[in-house]
Amino acid sequence: MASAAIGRGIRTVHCHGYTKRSRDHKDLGCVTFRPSRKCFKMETESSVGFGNGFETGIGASASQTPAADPFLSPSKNDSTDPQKKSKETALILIRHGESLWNEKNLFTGCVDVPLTKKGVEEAIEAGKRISSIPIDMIYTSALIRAQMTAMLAMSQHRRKKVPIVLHDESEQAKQWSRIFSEDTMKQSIPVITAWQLNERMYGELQGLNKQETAERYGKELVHEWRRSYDIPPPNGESLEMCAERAVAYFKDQIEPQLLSGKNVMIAAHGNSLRSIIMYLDKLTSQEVISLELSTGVPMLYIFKNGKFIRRGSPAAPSEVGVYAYTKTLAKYRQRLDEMFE
Ligand SMILES: O=C(O)[C@@H](CO)OP(=O)(O)O
Repeated sequence: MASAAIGRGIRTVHCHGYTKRSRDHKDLGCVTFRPSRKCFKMETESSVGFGNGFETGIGASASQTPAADPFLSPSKNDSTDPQKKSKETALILIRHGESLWNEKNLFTGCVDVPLTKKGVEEAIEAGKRISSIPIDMIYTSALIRAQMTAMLAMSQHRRKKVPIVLHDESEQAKQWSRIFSEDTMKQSIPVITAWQLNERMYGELQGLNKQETAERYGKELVHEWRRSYDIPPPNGESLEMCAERAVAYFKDQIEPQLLSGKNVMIAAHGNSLRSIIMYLDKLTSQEVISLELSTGVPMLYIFKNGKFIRRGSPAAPSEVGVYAYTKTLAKYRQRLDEMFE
């Protein structure tokens, strides 16, 4: 699972599901769905969000905002009282499992490559680790390796809700993917795909072998292309450029969901997630260059009082410790135990 050490004198150090590299060998440590006949006429006039029946809540009135999983509500009465809405929400970040180009050691960037068998297994393993954490919405990049990872991980979730990819690429795509049962909607999780969460565009390095490129252009320069903050690879994006779109998307689209009480999972990529973690953990541009993410290891954050608190990776044997951090998570797991065991 450990990321490959890149460059001379650099080693990787796992740190709560992600790895910090150090040159000096020191550890751096809803639904507004209306089941009326009109609905079958593809009613859209009041829809806010995706128009597929799922509503994201962004820009919607309180009544349009879908409730988070009622499993989290202490009682039925409480769940209808917005004042008593859970004040903390979970944010899971997961880098996709190993891809066929990770295996071949090729620069991948925005090339859309699927997972290897090992990557599939990593995604399933990741799913086991987060199987008792509430998830109300899923965001993935537009790339298949992140989408496969999200779906495989969700196949392990104990709540057994069905992740459903929203299609908003055209009005027809929206309408043709509508769901006409409120009950079915309640047992579904919207999956939103966003190009803004894609891997950093690697320009003219895409498809080149990482080792051969280092031999050809020199390790120093290739390391600069790969891990400096603001130096882009030829005709590609620097981490800074990647952060501009990924963090903007996180702030505009995902943070409001967390604020409104939804538990969110993001399946994305090494560099789009590094930039989001830079924002969450308030890392400097110096600190982020030594941050490495392993494939298929989920990281948990708790969003509370407008702050993101990193809770590491919910992996055994420390799993108990992760759940012990918040009563809400412990309660959710207990309800799953009661319901499904
Ligand atoms: O090739 C890529 O797209 C990325 C992630 O695998 O490479 P790097 O390790 O340089 O971030």
